Amino acid sequence: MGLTAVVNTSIWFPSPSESRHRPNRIFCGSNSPSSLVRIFCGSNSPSSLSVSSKSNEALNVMISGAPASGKGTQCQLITAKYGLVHIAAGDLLRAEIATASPIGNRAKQYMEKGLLVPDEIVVEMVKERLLKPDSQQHGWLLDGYPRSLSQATALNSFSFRPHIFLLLDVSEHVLVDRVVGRRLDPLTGNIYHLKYSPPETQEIAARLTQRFDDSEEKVKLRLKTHHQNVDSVLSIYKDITVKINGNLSKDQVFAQIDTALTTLIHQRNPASGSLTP
Ligand SMILES: Nc1ncnc2c1ncn2[C@@H]1O[C@H](COP(=O)(O)OP(=O)(O)O)[C@@H](O)[C@H]1O
Repeated sequence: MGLTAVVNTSIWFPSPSESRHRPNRIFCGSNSPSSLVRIFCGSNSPSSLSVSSKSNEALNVMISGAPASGKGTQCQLITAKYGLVHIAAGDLLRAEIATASPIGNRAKQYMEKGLLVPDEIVVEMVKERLLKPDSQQHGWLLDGYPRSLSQATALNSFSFRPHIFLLLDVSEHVLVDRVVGRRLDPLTGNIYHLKYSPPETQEIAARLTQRFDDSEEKVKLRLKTHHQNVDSVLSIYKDITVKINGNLSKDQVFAQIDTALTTLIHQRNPASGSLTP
């Protein structure tokens, strides 16, 4: 592990164009910190700095958790209230699969086995989506990425750092029960559960679809992959991680997330309380 230096400074993530020309560098200002977070600079020699993120950046959030831990459901509630751009690695992959491209066909082979799709496919997909103007302007809500240390390191090398890492903690038996009952409305994107969150009308019920990897057998493979990688990712974000009890109802889970995000926003913008001044 590299040198650990505690430096009171503010930090400014360079704009996408600057990131492209100066990879692996983060510009440090000298304003007094409003809140301290520990981050790693660069990708090879992690020298952790304890810095404050400049409050005029848009809010950047990561949400993580085991398969069917509720990430997608909570992301719908978070984006509705905070206006962040929801970027879900799984959705990006399924969209690629829908194009029947060679990359999509290759990705599906891994997804059907509950394995992580290779970094050379996922990292580029997520990076390109993060670089789009809407993500930069409104802030991003990154869902289901990173799922490995190499993916987290890649994100750092592009100078993308979250202000908070939300970890949905759900018991394994709850996860399996959720997966087998999960259904998706292809028209609205809404997520339902046949037992816990049934469709409002027969019309919706008739058009619901089930993901090809949402079977009891496949979710156990996905859970195995999750357990093999989760600790290495958590180690990178341990100083900004907020653990959420995901076993509760949808609204009770969101109440915890809402409190965490509101608290963070007020810490960064005590006066205005807005996402950015
Ligand atoms: N960051 C990622 N890296 C590699 N593969 C991924 C990643 N995110 C999703 N996948 C693939 O897509 C599948 C579905 O992921 P996702 O839609 O996030 O559902 P869940 O959160 O329920 O696992 C995963 O099982 C994995 O095969």
